[in-house]
Amino acid sequence: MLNTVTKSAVIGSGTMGVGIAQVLIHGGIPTVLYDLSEEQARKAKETLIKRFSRLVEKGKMSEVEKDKALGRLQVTTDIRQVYRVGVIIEAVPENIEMKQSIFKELEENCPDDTLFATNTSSLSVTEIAGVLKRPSRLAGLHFFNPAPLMPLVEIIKGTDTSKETIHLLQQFVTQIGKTAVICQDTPGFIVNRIARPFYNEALRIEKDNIASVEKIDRILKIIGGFKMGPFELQDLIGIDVNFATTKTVHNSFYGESRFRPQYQQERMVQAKRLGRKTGGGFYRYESS
Ligand SMILES: NC(=O)c1ccc[n+]([C@@H]2O[C@H](COP(=O)([O-])OP(=O)(O)OC[C@H]3O[C@@H](n4cnc5c(N)ncnc54)[C@H](O)[C@@H]3O)[C@@H](O)[C@H]2O)c1
Repeated sequence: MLNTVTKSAVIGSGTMGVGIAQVLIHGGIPTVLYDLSEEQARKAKETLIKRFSRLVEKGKMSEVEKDKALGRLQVTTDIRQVYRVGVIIEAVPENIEMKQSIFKELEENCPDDTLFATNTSSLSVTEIAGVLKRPSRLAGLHFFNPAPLMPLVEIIKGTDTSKETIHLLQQFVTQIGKTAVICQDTPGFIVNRIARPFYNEALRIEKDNIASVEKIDRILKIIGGFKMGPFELQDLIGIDVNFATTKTVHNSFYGESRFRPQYQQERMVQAKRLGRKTGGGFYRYESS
């Protein structure tokens, strides 16, 4: 098996898939970005062209570098285009059956040494890999949002993930200029587990009328040194995405009360106040 990845693929061109593809092509790796939806694939390509053009405008890269990066991108709705690459990163919605069926199909069609990675935030990597004949080739590769800006990537070792898979993914993460942390397949891994009380306690404080949304965010930024407060961050991530992660972590810990979700989030999801993507969540957003 090669020690450096010469070609990669990303499955799913939504929020995370586009960001991950940007990191990869910027990092010099030719990448196939696949989506089921023609519309999503078209939007993804436009987004990447815009993002690289903005980097040129800001003086962060030259026109030649931009063209080279975009030259490494292949956007497709033909799944067969991803079969011959070194690493495939799946970034489709947080649905276990969907992820399992994608990896089953990939296993039937890819060479034995292709590495499989899932960007799941909270599902069990072991359970995703459980449908494979060779689960040793699959690990979690958890990028954070926005992927181009966030330096950390969690590499998650499922029960049957081989040492070689982890080692090669570690090299891959270094190759694309990110910092890897290896963690075991436990609910929420490291970052999302630590983040649950961050959101939940903020929601409790607000519910108990101790402080407003704005005040809690302000205090955590000024005193805690966080770049964003817990409510701003929920609006960025999506209240629905955040709520789903909290529910999964809570269930995975067999209902441990410290991870219990808060009903305000559920009401907001029901009202479709999902944060930035719907123009309003804990705050209002003019442009959406
Ligand atoms: N949004 C975040 O902040 C964040 C952060 C870290 C990890 N994640 C995880 O990353 C994954 C993707 O999340 P997202 O927010 O990018 O989702 P998203 O809804 O923005 O994008 C999902 C994309 O997958 C496509 N898709 C659906 N079914 C498909 C299939 N069978 N084959 C190919 N493409 C398919 C959709 O058309 C869509 O473009 C999830 O597992 C999520 O938990 C999300």
